Amino acid sequence: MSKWSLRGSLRTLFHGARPIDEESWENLEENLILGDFGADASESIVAAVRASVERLNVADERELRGILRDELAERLAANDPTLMLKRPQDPETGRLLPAVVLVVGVNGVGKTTTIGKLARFLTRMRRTIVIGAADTFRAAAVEQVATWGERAGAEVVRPQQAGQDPASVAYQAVQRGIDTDADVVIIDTAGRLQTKAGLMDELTKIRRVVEKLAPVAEVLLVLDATTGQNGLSQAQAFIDHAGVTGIVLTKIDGSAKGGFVVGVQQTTGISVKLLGFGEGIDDLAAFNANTFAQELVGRD
Ligand SMILES: Nc1nc2c(ncn2[C@@H]2O[C@H](COP(=O)(O)OP(=O)(O)OP(=O)(O)O)[C@@H](O)[C@H]2O)c(=O)[nH]1
Repeated sequence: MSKWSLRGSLRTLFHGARPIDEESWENLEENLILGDFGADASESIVAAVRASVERLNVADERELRGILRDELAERLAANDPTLMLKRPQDPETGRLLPAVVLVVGVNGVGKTTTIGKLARFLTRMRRTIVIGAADTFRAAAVEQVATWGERAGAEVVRPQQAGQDPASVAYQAVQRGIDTDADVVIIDTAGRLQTKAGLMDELTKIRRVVEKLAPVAEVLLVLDATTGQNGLSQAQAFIDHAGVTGIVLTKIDGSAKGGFVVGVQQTTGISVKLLGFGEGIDDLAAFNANTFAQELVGRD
């Protein structure tokens, strides 16, 4: 069981005996919007809950909690949240290669912290991890990821000189992973290039160079849940161009905005796979639709 919990406004709804009427629906929609589900998802959730209420012939507001929870769980379960970390086989030698994970995202969303947490999550499962510090523009960034890596019990491959081509660091990290028979190589990519062209070029190059050695298993986009809908539009360039296979939502502890998860999955069609809920190394959980729906609405 995870240690995190949400404090969203949906948890306060529908506790008392009261007939379901127009006010119930207005109240629900308002609280969905406040919870950062986004206008479209809010509207369609209200419509779906209304349809269930009519079908089930329910009249008491207290019944709405369970119906809402089921509706959210169903939506959240529409995408597969499994991290794909199966090691691929080298087609020539038959040797197992490491599963390569690229971590992408804009500045300050919690990328480095997430890499540390993910490494820890995996070393606890007795996987051996190599981290590539391919964010080579800022020496402090390399040091930060190295500190997290060491805490997590992962080996860290650093640039040999300042400003080294990130793709070459990524390549060296994957090579190191192959040489040491590591299970997973996690590559920290810089989120500093905000223009689409720069972003594209760098990520495409990293991917192309890495794939000379091993296929990329996951491209994880890190998003800060507290930035809500705004964060989503910032992230669109990555979603459009980086071949994102999963989303990590960070800082869900710091916001009442858990509804962002529903909106994000619905808008992008990409699964949320991991949740970051604090600044500590163990504050990461695998995403689970039922648990999350329960956290959004609260338990009875
Ligand atoms: N409350 C909370 N804080 C978090 C979480 N994840 C990261 N942070 C904090 O967010 C801040 C930024 O995290 P970083 O990991 O440095 O973010 P980054 O994306 O690597 O940032 P840059 O290297 O500047 O691009 C730090 O103060 C972290 O402690 C989380 O899940 N919850």
